This record gives sequence, C-alpha cells and structure tokens, in this order.
Amino acid sequence: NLSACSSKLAFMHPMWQEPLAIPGGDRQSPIDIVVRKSVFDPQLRPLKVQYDPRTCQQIWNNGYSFLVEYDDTTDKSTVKGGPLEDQFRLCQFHFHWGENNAWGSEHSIDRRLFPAELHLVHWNSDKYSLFEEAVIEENGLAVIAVFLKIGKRHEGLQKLVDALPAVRHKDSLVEFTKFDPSCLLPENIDDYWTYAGSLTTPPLTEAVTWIVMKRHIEVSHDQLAVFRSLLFTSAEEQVQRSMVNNFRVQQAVKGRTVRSSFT
Ligand SMILES: O=C1NC(=O)[C@@H](c2ccccc2)S1
Ligand SMILES: [Zn+2]
Repeated sequence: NLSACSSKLAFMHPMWQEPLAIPGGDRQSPIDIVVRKSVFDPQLRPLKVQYDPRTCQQIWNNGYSFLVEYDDTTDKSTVKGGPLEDQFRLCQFHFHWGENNAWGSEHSIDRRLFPAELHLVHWNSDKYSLFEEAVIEENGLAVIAVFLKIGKRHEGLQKLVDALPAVRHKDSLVEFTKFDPSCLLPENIDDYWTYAGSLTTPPLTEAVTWIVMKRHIEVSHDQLAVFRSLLFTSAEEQVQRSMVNNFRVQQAVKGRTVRSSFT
C-alpha cells in the first residue's frame, strides 16, 4: 500500500528530458542560493517539526531515488511555523546524490555543491486532503532540504543504510518501520533560507515552499557509497545502471527573493 505521496507521481526515466517549457516556469527548482542577495526576514518564526516514528512504513526504489514513506492519513508527523501559514504532513523523504563527493546536491550555496541533499516532503493538510491534490496547488507542499557532507558516520542513518541492499533495483520495496527522521535534521533548524519553488522531478509543479537548512549533517564516505550501490534499473533489465547523479539542473531565479531566518 504505497502511500499516495509518491506512488502516483511517476518519476519518469531518471535521465528524463527537461520539458521545453513548464507552465508558468518562473518559480522552478533547484537554484543556487546567493547568500549576499538573500533578505533577512525577522517575521520568519522558528520551524516546528513533530515526527512520530510509528508512522514510518516502507522504503522503495522508484527508479530515481529511494523513498522512505510515512503514513500520511493523519496529522501525526507534521511541520509548521517558519514561513508556513498552515500545517504540513510528512509523506516521504528521499535524497539526491552524485557519483562522487564533488557534487550531488540539487541546491547550492554561493555555488558550493554538497555530495548529497535530503528532502523531507510534506503537504498542506489544512487545505487539502490528499498529496495529489496539494501537488498542483501553489501552497500545497513544503520541502525541508538538508545538505550532507562527508565526515563522521551518522549513527541514525545506519538503520536506513542497512536496509538499502533490499531495494537495490527499481520497483523493489521493503517494510521499514520506527524510523524518526528528526535524527537527520541538524541540531540547529532555526537557521534556514526559504523561497517559492517547484518539484525537482516531473510534474515539476510550482507548489513548493522550500526550506533549505543552513547547517548540514555529516555522513561517512562508506554510508554514501551504499547510496551509490543502488540501481536505476529493475532486476529484469539486462543493462544495470548505478543510481547516481539523480539531481535536476539548476534553474533561473527569475527575480525571486530568497529570505533568510538569520542575519
Ligand atoms: O523535493 C523534491 N524532490 C523530488 O524528487 C521531487 C518530488 C516529486 C514527487 C514527489 C516527491 C518529491 S520534489
Ligand atoms: Zn528531492
């Protein structure tokens, strides 16, 4: 029973062609965050994150990333505050990473890329009743992004890393429970940038309030190497392709303002 938040939204082929024109297309993601152009907004409140590990259900390889999916039928795992006017429900988290440690993140800070980027995907449960409804609305989604750096081993991540060989191929799924994703957040979640953007995979809808953490987390080289052992391809395909570089090219800022919660 794949939760709605990602099963229906087909991630097209990992190297899917960028559509020539996206409807509107003036608030696409990801972007480079130019720190000196960001604007401090004292009205940005602290983020309130409340995750219940009992809502964790499964991990699956959708042929573009691996998704850790949560039961989003009740308001048990939520984010509110910060730039958000409403309460948003966690439906899944996933990562984007590179073939080496020089790149892999979708966003960058003054052009600095990170080896990987975590996305915690939430939808506006005050206004909508399903992820699919929210995904086409301009205030439908909130994604918390956290950069990963190579350093010491991340103890909380290891439970997830140990489960990855079971979802090596596209369309494989394994039960995965009692995982609290707050262990993947940096200690300080009060310092972030926020801007109006889009999904970074099809349907690329301009529905996302992005919350990009200033502080990164550290994972070990070996832990990230296990991400790279995943495959884009299903077990049946004769040519296997490593799941790496699953990030979108950066998009034009087009006059948008990136606000910061800190000076
Ligand atoms: O933050 C994002 N990362 C992705 O792969 C995009 C996505 C697309 C559909 C569902 C969930 C996430 S949007
Ligand atoms: Zn993502």
